Amino acid sequence: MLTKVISDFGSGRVRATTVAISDPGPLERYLSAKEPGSAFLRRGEGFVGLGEVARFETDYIDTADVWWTEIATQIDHDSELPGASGIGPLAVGSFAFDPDRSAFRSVLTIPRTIIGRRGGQYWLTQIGEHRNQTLPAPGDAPRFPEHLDLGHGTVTQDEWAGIVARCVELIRQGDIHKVVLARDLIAKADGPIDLRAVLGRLIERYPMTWTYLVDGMVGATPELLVRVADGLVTSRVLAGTISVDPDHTDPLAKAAQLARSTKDIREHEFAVESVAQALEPFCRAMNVPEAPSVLPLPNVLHLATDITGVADADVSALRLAAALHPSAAVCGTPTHLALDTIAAIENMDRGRYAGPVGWVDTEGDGEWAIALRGGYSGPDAPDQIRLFAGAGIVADSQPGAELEETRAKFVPMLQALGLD
Ligand SMILES: C=C(O[C@@H]1C=C(C(=O)O)C=C[C@H]1O)C(=O)O
Repeated sequence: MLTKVISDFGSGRVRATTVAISDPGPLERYLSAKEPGSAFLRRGEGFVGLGEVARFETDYIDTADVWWTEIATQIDHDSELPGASGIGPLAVGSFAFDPDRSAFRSVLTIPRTIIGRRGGQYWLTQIGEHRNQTLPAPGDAPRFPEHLDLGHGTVTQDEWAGIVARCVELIRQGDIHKVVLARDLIAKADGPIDLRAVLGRLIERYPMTWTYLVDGMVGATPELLVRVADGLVTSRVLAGTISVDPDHTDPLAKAAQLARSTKDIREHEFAVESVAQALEPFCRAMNVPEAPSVLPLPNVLHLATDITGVADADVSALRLAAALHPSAAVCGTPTHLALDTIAAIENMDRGRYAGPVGWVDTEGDGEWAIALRGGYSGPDAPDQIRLFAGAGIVADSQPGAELEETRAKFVPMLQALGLD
C-alpha cells in the first residue's frame, strides 16, 4: 500500500470559513511549538498553517493530486474574499526527490487554521468543526539552540570531490550531459531544534526567496518549480551559479563573469529546456526568454529564466509539479540517466531535499518551489538537522569549484543556525 491517510474528512462534507482581517503582523509569529505548523512566505506574503485536519502520506505527486482534488470537492467554503487565488482552504506538501529509491515519504497536509497575506489583503481561514473567527494568539517565542556541532554528513568533502570527478568522467563518455550532485552536513544540538527559529532567521536574511517550513523541512529557496494563478503558469528556472562574498567581491564583475561563462550557460540551457518541454503539453501559449538574467542573492548569483504560459483549463499546480519534477536544475539531462547516476554515485538518500514543496488550493491554483537551501529535522532525531546542497556537473566541471559552490549554498542555513 503506497498511501496512508492519517485522518480524513470521512464521507461527510466539511465547512471552511474565510474572513478578511486587519494586519496581524509577521505571520511566522503565529506558529507555536505545541502543534504542527507550516509556512510558505516570500517578502511578507504567503501564509502560515496551524494544526492539521487531514494528512496524506504517499510516494507520488500524482497520487497526492488525486487525493486533494477529491477532498476539495467535499469542502463548502464560506468566504468574504471569494474567488481569490490561494485565499481559503489549501493543502501544504513536501515531496521526496526520488520516491522509488528513498526511505522518506512524501506528505500533503491540510491545516486547520490558515493566516495569510496576499496583495496587501490579510485573511484567516478555518477548516473543520472547531471554527471560530478570531485570530489565534501568537505562539510562544522560538528557542535558539545554545550549542550546535557541525559534522560532515554521508560523505566527507574529499569523498564528494572524488564523486564529482567520477561523474565528470561518466559525462565525458557521452550519453549524459548534466548531473546535479548533492552532499549533506549534519548539525547536532544539545536539545530539540526549534525550526521556527531557523525559519525566522531565513525570513530576515533571505526575504527575496520562498521560505518554507513543511513537516520537518525548512529552508529559503530561490527556485520556483511552478505557480498557477488564475490560469497563468510561471516557473523560475535557476542553474549556473557563482558564489559572492559581499565584503570582498564586486557583485557586478561577478555577474558579468557568470553571464559570460559558457559552462554555466550550457548548464542553464539544459534546465530551461527540461522545464519548457514538460510544461508545453499543459499550456496554450508559452513565453521562454532567449537569454537568462542574473538573480542576485546574498550568498550566490544564479542564471535565471522566468518561463510563463497560459494553462489549459483544470490543470492543477500539483499536476504540473508532477510533470516538471525532477527538472534538469536539480537532476540533470537526460532525466532518467541522470537520476540513475545520482542513485549510483551520490551515496546518500536525498529524502525530500530537491523535491517540490508548496501548496495547492481547492481550484488547483498553487505554488510549488524546489526544496533547496534547507534542511530536514525529523521526530526520530529532533536534536539534529541534516542540511543539503548540490551543484550541476557538466563535462568541464572542476571538483574544487563545485565543492566551493555547495559551500556557498549551505551559507543561508549555516547562518540561520548560527554556524557561519
Ligand atoms: C542543487 C542546488 O541548486 C540548484 C543547482 C544550481 C546550479 O548548479 O547552478 C542552481 C540552482 C539550483 O537549481 C542546491 O541549492 O542544492
